Amino acid sequence: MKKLLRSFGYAFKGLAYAYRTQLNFRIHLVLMAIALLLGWWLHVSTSQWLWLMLCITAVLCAELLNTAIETLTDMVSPGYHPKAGHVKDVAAAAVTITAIFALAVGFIIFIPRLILLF
Ligand SMILES: Nc1ncnc2c1ncn2[C@@H]1O[C@H](COP(=O)(O)OP(=O)(O)OP(=O)(O)O)[C@@H](O)[C@H]1O
Repeated sequence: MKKLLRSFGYAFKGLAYAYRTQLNFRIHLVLMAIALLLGWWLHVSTSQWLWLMLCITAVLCAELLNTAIETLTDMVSPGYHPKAGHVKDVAAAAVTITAIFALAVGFIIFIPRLILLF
């Protein structure tokens, strides 16, 4: 039990590190809050909540993995190396693909409801 609590502590340390150092992570948290507020305001269905939760989890996890990969790359290759660049670019591409998916889901869920409202 103590070990489990300690693992949670490490995970929160990781979250705090990403929050402190990554502007993109903070931006994604703001967008997540907006999506949750819109979902609540527009009374989205249960299945739509599940899609929103999937998107939020995927984007935040991609951003956290990107931060881990960036940090490791900076440690392993502090100087310029083309492969270090590729590693960071590929990790950033993963975040971008996930964010585009989340944006598409957000449009599909929210736009028709917003159009009906205005
Ligand atoms: N060691 C390196 N060798 C070669 N190219 C690098 C190296 N470090 C970064 N790059 C290139 O510069 C880009 C930006 O790298 P950087 O480390 O600034 O990441 P970032 O996405 O701006 O993240 P952050 O600002 O959150 O640290 C990388 O995607 C990569 O193309």
